[in-house]
Amino acid sequence: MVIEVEGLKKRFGLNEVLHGITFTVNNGEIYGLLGPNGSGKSTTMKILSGIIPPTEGKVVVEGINVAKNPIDVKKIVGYVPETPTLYESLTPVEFFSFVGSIRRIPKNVLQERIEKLVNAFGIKEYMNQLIGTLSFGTKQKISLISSLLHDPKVLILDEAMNGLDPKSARIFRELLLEFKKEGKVIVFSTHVLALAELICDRVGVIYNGNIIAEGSIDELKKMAKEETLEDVFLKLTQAREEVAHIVSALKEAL
Ligand SMILES: Nc1ncnc2c1ncn2[C@@H]1O[C@H](COP(=O)(O)OP(=O)(O)OP(=O)(O)O)[C@@H](O)[C@H]1O
Repeated sequence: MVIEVEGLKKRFGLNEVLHGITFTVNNGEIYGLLGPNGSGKSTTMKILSGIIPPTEGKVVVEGINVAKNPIDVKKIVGYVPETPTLYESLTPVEFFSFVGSIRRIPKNVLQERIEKLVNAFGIKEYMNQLIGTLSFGTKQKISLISSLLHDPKVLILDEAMNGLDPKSARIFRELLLEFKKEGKVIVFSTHVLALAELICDRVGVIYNGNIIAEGSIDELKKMAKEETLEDVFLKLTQAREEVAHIVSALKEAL
């Protein structure tokens, strides 16, 4: 197994937001983290990527303990944050070359990867424009490309398809399936349940800092006795009655 998370807790000050998360991800698997806003997906993903330390629990990525060796973890992980964090006053060309030098990627290899990915996402025309002047979707593509430049074994993607147009989203989806074939490991969070249904081998449903259900989408549907992933999700996160209540109150008010 490539990712092993056991009893993961995270506190910010006195506020515990992860209460003992446990899951594993195997070679060649795409694992989806689904959960309502504020449930702890991004926090979990930041810990897996070595960006923030866990408070308690064991988190091992490809044999590396993230609490002890966050720098080594960063070498094998490609992390895409929920909101792109880029240098607005650099051009994409400058930014990629900066990432390449930090990652110590040989120049010719870097050049080849940049060219392939930039062409795939159709952003060649923006390569010499300041990042600060680019659209949200184009920035997201730059963030995605920069996370792939060191050819990471593990990809941690936090709502990474946000803002991508349908063509780019399809290209990225196909790319992820290729990565999976190569044996890479992908942890993926999304609120787009149809997307999770298309690409995830297994999903973990996270709610208030706990994984409350885990399995393939079919297993979850069977377990929850529901036909669609949306119904499974709403049932598990106890939102269905609330949604019905809010909708009927809205109808009365309008
Ligand atoms: N740096 C921080 N300091 C204090 N609290 C934080 C910090 N980062 C996250 N939190 C809190 O941790 C909880 C989980 O947040 P997190 O961003 O992990 O949720 P999420 O599931 O990714 O939500 P969303 O779907 O809205 O992106 C929230 O209550 C959030 O306010």
